[in-house]
Amino acid sequence: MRHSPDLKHDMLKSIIIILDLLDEIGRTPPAGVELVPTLTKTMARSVVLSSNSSLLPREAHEAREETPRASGGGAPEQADERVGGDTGEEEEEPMEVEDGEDSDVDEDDNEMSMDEMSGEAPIVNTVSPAAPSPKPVAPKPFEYGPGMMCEDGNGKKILPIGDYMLLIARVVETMMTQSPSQRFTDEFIQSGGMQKIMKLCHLPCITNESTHSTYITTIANIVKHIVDFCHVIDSKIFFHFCDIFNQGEEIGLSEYGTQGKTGEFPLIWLRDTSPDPKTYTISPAMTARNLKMKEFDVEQKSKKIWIDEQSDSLKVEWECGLLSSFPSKWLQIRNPSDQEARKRRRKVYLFPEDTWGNEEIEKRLKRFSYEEFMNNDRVMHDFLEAVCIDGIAVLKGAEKGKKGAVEAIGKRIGMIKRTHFGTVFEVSLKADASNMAYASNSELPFHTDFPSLSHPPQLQMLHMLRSAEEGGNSLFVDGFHVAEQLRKENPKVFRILTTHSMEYIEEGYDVHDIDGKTIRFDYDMCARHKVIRLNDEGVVNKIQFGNAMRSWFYDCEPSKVQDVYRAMKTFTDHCYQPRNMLKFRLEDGDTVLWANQRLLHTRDAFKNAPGESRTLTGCYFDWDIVKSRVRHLRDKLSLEQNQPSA
Ligand SMILES: C[N+](C)(C)CCCC(=O)O
Ligand SMILES: O=C(O)CCC(=O)C(=O)O
Repeated sequence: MRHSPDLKHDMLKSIIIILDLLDEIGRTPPAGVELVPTLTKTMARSVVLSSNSSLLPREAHEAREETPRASGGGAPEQADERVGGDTGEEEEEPMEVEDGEDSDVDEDDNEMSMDEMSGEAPIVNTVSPAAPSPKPVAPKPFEYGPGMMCEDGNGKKILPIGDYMLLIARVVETMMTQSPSQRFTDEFIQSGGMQKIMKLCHLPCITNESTHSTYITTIANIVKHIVDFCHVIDSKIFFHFCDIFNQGEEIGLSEYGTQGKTGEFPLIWLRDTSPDPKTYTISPAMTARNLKMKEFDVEQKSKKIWIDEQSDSLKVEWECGLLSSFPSKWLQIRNPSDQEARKRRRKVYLFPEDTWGNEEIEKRLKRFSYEEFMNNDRVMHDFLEAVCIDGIAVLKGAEKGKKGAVEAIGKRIGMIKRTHFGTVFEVSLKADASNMAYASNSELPFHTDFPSLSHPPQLQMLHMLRSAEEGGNSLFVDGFHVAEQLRKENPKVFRILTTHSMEYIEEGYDVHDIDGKTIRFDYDMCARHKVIRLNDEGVVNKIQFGNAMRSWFYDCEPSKVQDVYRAMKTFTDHCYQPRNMLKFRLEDGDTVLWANQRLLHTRDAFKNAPGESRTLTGCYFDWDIVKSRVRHLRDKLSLEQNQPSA
């Protein structure tokens, strides 16, 4: 057989006929015949594969000829690759195979030698040790349909359909795994063999406890093999498979696709996420779960699970009577055990994937037209996405000197974050300055804004209304990049900056407009932050530092203070290294938006033209607002990165 592809091809044709036949008989049993899921229920004992490859009850065969039994055989390394050996489930009436130790799949009980299949050693045994010995059954000539019957001890006509199913599945499994062949696998798929095998599970006479577990394990091995050998697999097959597994506690492990992905759908998760109106309210203004955890039965089970071929969806009927329908596409996108799907899902948070130094950002700093940003959703998306990923992007060419650009951009993004400096602030030389940026035309130190706040603004935007005659360039550095450099190049400094909290104080007042009225707002801000903050996984996720507001207080032993200063100094030196810094000039009408808890920024000294005053306007944003706009645009524009909300 191994070297006889045509024989395999012919055998496949017979298998397909038999599968169809089983389905037909299973749906319309011959009159007077009881279909039983397994011989263990009926005391009929086993099934043989006769030398002409036809199916007969074992008793009939035994009565005709004495046939020696064959041992399982097979290549152990293939058995090792099998799935589903331990289902973790107790079976009340195990359907035993070969010598019947237990029903779990292991290398002995699940394999049939090629000899067995070719008919030389034809017995596949399905004997229950608990079953009393059957009376011999008189030999019957082979015929399809009723000829596949046998009689139980009381002369009742039964058709052990569960055993036939198992036998044929095992034949397929063995043919596939014992001498793997691309042709056989492809032909099997193309002839709908997989669907046919799975469809049998849905026969009304087939019960979960009696037949499924062993049958499923066999199917699992077939599917696993297909994954290795087939280039394309129909999603319907995959979900058929899930469906079967789902008869237990959860939709179990299956494999599909060529990348060997797994699909594991916990049953309770299916109940919880069921896209039906009882579970969810999905209206234009709201997507929200109706289920309340207080009342939610997290131990509930399904009553029935099946595949609806027409709608290509998995249907689940729950104990409470609710019917859930999961289109296969729905399942594919959300597949909790698909690493790719999980990776794709993590992108929804729009976290930066890498950091930049001067060389990288000079190449990739994204600049967009202000007009296009205002009028083209795709441009707005790309601009905001760049801010999420690179931490900075620029809008060029708003009307020079025209006030209101910050407000207009803010409105388009959604919502400006108001601070104790008002909604929109102006950076220019001011008497009684409330901030160093307003106090002189000198260079400022690299800083993040407002470390004095326990929740400093996450993004900052500046728009150039009137640039300086000389200087006043904008400088940025990726604090995440500097942090990573220090982690590598100066671990001691990295440790101090990630463990010691700096305190910041901001005491004073600012005067700003609220609804056309000039308001003086007095404040006394105080907060503390580590210069470099790591998340639970040790990934740098915030930078906060500003020398102007740094306080006098060091919450550590005095002997440690010197090292803290050294660490701040080293950090600052790195910020100013040419390999790290980005420098550009905002022309009148240009706007820059950046991540204030990632990038440090500053300006260099400037000289005003006579009678002019360098002036910028600016505001702050929260990530939530910016990222929500990005996701909203992905949905609105049907961009490929769009992800469903429920
Ligand atoms: C930009 N501005 C002046 C409104 C605030 C600066 C915040 C800071 O110096 O930390
Ligand atoms: O004047 C500038 O260009 C920047 C001002 C600044 O750094 C700030 O306001 O935080």
